[in-house]
Amino acid sequence: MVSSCGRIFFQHVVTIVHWGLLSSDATPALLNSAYSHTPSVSDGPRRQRGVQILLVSLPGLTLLGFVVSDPVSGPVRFPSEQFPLPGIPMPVDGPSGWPALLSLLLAVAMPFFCSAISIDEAWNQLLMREKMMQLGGQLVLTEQEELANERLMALKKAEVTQAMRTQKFPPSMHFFRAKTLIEKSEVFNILKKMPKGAALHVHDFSILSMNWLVKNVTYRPHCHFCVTPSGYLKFKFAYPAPPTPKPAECSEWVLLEKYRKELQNVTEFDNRLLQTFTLMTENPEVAYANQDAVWSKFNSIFFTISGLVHYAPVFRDYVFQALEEFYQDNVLYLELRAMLFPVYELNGTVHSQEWSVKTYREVACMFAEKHPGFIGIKIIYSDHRVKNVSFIMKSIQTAMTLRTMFPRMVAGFDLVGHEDTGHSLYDYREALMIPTLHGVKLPYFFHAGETDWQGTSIDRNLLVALILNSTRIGHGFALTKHPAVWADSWKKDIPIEVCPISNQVLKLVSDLRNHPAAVLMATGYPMVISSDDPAVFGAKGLSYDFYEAFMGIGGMAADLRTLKQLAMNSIRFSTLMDIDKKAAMKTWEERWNKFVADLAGRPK
Ligand SMILES: O=c1[nH]cnc2c1ncn2[C@@H]1O[C@H](CO)[C@@H](O)[C@H]1O
Repeated sequence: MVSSCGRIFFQHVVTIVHWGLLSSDATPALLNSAYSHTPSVSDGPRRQRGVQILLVSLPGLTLLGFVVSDPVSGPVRFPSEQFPLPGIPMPVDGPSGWPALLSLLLAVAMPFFCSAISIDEAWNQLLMREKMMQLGGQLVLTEQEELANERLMALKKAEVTQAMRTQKFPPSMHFFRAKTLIEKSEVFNILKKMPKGAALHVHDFSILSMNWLVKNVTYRPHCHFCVTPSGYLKFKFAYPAPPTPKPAECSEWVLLEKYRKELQNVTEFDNRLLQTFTLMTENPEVAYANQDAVWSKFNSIFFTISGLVHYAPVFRDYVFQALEEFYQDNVLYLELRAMLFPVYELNGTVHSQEWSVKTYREVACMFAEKHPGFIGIKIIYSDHRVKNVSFIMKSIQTAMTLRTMFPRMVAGFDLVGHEDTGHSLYDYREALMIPTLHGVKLPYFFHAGETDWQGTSIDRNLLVALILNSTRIGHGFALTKHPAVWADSWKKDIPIEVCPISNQVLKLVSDLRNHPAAVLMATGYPMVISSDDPAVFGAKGLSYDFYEAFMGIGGMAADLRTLKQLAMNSIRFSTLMDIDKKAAMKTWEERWNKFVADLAGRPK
């Protein structure tokens, strides 16, 4: 005990000599040094404010002294202003020489003249400051929200306590095993009812439960399938039957209706189909030994379902049903990464990309008419990052044309696919600069930093995303490894789209308590939660990802404020026009108030 006090004393005296008094802005400074090993304090004038902490150790006695020059944590300002970002050396302007010695003497003498405050008070003040920093920490809850928060946090505490006892905590387990446990959670049931705002990071054909494809789409007439030499299924609707493929490409087409009639066990066949359409498996660690293995199956799913979802009647129904699934999950608006592959008719006619955008618009309008409060959808036109730069140049042209034709439907451009095995954004720089060179505005929404490989050209996609002013960053999983990008993107208010389940299933992180967004959430970095490809992961809407973010990433520190901020962020960082954003926020607020009233009214 005495020796640890001695150590603390030594550490703090050294700190005091070197820096003078620690101000209330010391936490960021400490965090800062933890990251960069460069001791730092925040800017000069701000050191004058707040609580000055003196820690003094005398034999057998450790005292904390505080000088309050201003009430703790005044109004919190722009986040990157209140929180010096890691790795950015701050001016070294602490006292030295005589002033430092004076500080030291003051530090020793202070506790005898000032009223010392207890460890508990110091602890509470630190806690309070961290609460203010975290995502949503600056929100002031209404009385009813406070009540609702109490109910929610009591349930959360009970579930976490139970998990600590049983050592079975869904966010620390693989989602495929955690799913049934999550569905039993009371917190999850509340999250399902919560108005979550918008889904800003989802991919075109992985947003509707795959069961619908199996049970509805593959039972439609004229559905054929063939098997590629590598064993992948391919589908095509055609009448009359489609021409036989080249043997190197696929087997002969088989009419599914006829095939099912000859089967002994259709249920088993349908279950196998479902397995082909998702990544779900009982033993994911064995099935997917590494990231390449899981991406290989992931890509095969998009390849396989392509012929189903791009059949015109299915395309329309798919979009409608997907919106229904999100609406049921209390999501009112979506921005879809869409590749706009050709949609075909039964007779083989193929539609243009404009047709697809128009159809998205039509279906969304039709859906909105039947679903009160639904706001709509937008498209982020996306191409695949395996393509070489000349193809991407064409896609950029297409994106510019589509955005000119449908300014309210096409939000911008992105590049999708496995980042590690694709081209870096830097490789594409020539293509990505085209809009600027032509004086055309084409907003970017880059997937960037969806990698574990620090310091590679792929990891540096984050730099390019920032330089090219990406409106939002898809995943940004590696952001905390790039302090300069982190600082600047925060200043520019560029949010990251965090997709917890996707990151776990695609093997970037296994225990979601260790997701890098935990740090970003604790410091209040702008973010939204999304589900990426819920249907492929066996999830639905946004609730499962909200559960993982709320329980796992945010831990016990996350409360109703966090959830409210995340929901509001999803509208704030959407690409809706200001007037539509206001309307969306109003609709969301009405629903939020109702949700809060219900939650507050629950029996204790
Ligand atoms: O998390 C992701 N990162 C990068 N690409 C993705 C992710 N999820 C899906 N896709 C890609 O999006 C296309 C369908 O729109 C598919 O090519 C799929 O690989």
